[in-house]
Amino acid sequence: MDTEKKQHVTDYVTDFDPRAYMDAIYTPEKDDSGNTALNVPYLNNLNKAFIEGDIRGQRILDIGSGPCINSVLPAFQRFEEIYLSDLVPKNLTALKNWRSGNSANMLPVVEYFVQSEGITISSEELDELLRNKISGIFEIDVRRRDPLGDRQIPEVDAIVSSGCLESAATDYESFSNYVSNITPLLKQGGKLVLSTVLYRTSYGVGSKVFMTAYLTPEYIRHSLNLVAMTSYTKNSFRRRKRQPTVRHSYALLPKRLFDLNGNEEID
Ligand SMILES: C[S@@+](CC[C@H](N)C(=O)[O-])C[C@H]1O[C@@H](n2cnc3c(N)ncnc32)[C@H](O)[C@@H]1O
Repeated sequence: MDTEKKQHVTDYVTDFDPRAYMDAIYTPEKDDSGNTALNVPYLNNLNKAFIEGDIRGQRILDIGSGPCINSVLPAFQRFEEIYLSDLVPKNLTALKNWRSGNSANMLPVVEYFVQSEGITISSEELDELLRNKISGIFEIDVRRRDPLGDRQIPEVDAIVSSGCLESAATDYESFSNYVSNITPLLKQGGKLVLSTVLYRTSYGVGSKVFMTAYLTPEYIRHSLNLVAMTSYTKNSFRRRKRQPTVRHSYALLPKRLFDLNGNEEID
């Protein structure tokens, strides 16, 4: 039947359906004992990256948040100002509804996080705490050299981005360019946490299939090295120092490279 056919799409603004995405990622799975529960392994890996990389500070920017808050859950005790951003207006609306307390649709993943990380406050309290820390929700396009356009925000202590750069990119080269586009938003010594899908060229959301850039751990490391080198060169030129400092440092989730589907280290 036609309705069952998957449709390949390329335009996030017209084709990304926040509700279908939430349904896809927040669908409980049955475990061995027949109980149903959410299974969001990458969230545990992300939390691990925040702990191991000692990612903390005043401000954090989540790039390509989608309609959800997964990526900033590990930031709830570590940052005072949390910024969410995405290309798709419908995602921004979903996030704003949640922030204003008009939607409880993030609770399943907050609950998952509270349980899996043994957090001592309730899901409702954590949800509220997080909502109170959201300092901005705005449009971003990682394909632009200046991803925020005219919007000005202070440089951030950390950027987190899950599944966004490879969604926006068509290949390794564009992925690498987008890494260079976003890193100037970091302050000196700021950290970038990437949660990235490896070895895939597409993912499905409801009846739609979105293409992603095919990435390997080597590609990712290489693009990060390029950014570090570029900023080294820029700094040495601008400051004319003999021993310039590299402007950004990285705590890359796949520095300890975890497979997205499990906890196994693949480095
Ligand atoms: C796979 S979803 C990831 C959503 C969320 N971060 C998560 O972990 O579930 C990819 C997200 O990237 C966003 N995106 C795609 N192209 C983008 C672009 N050029 N600039 C910024 N965000 C983009 C999409 O709108 C979508 O929300």
